Amino acid sequence: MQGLLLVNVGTPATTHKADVQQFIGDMLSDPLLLGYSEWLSAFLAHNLIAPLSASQSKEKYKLIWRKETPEISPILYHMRNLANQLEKTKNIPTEIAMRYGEPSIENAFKRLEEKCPLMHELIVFPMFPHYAQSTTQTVVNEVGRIFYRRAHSFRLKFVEPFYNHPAYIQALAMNARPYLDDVDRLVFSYHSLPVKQVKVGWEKGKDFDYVYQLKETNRLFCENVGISLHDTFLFYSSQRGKNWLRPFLDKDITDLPRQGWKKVAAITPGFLSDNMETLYDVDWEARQLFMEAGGEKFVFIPSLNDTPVWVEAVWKIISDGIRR
Ligand SMILES: C=CC1=C(C)c2cc3[nH]c(cc4nc(cc5[nH]c(cc1n2)c(C)c5CCC(=O)O)C(CCC(=O)O)=C4C)c(C)c3C=C
Ligand SMILES: [Fe+2]
Repeated sequence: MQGLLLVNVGTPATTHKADVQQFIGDMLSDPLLLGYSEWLSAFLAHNLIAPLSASQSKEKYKLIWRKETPEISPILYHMRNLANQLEKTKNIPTEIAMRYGEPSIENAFKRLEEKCPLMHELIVFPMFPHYAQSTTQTVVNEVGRIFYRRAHSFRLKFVEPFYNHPAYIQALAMNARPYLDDVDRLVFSYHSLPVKQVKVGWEKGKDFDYVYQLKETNRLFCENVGISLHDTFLFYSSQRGKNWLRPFLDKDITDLPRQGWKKVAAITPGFLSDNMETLYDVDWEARQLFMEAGGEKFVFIPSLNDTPVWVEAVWKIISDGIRR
């Protein structure tokens, strides 16, 4: 029997400063993120960056946290729902895990083994359509590291980045269509990355080339919904330095109203579950900047989350990518 593990980046346990600081510290200790050596990353992350940035991040998390009882991080909420839908409709034992923090990969293995003692194969689905060393690569490495720490009676299969898979493109298009009426332009927003990291991927080839892959997604999406690429803009969010991919969403979006584009819809195809980077950076901050700069309408297109079309698409991507 097969099992399924959906893996994402992570999120703080609560919006309290200590939890946010712990999460940022754990995340930035990963040498694949900022590119420093292991000890320097951990030292800088826990002693400098996390303590300095936790207060500001905490306020952003408070704005986007879901108000259910108990209150919950949006990314966790949407991933749990997606896993439940997949388990129910596809009859496959499914768990979620985060690269940093909880639910951990190790505990997800344990839960799957308990749920399904006869599991012979675990399909690992990194929830990133586009390859990056700070997402896909670190998830694959960490799942492997945890797997080889003890004996298991199942094997692992990884789903590759699926930036051009027809089911992903179709799901994006179906999800976005209702939001595209009465806007002048479509804004694609993706997570920025250090240019140095992007260049390494580009040198390895298309399978590792973040910018090539996201531009392919944009092209195929436009083809599917019947709009011209020339009627779209590409921005990068969440940059943490000068030498990161640009134009920057939190700066350059203010140019659009001045150029005459006053009604836009914003889509974030790199994020499959809504989270701080979509709900704050795009739906909150970019909206505010755009409107203050003279914009008239800013339509935020939610992530695919646990929509039925995405549940079906995940299954199709898995079925096409994994020999059964
Ligand atoms: C496409 C997805 C993502 C890429 C690429 C990515 C790169 C990247 N991120 C950081 C630093 C931080 N990321 C944080 C949170 C966070 N990042 C992603 C996705 C990508 N990151 C997600 C889904 C989340 C979780 C958000 C949530 O809702 O909890 C954080 C913590 C939050 C904050 O303070 O901003 C940090 C820090 C780097 C350095 C990087 C590439 C080098
Ligand atoms: Fe991130």
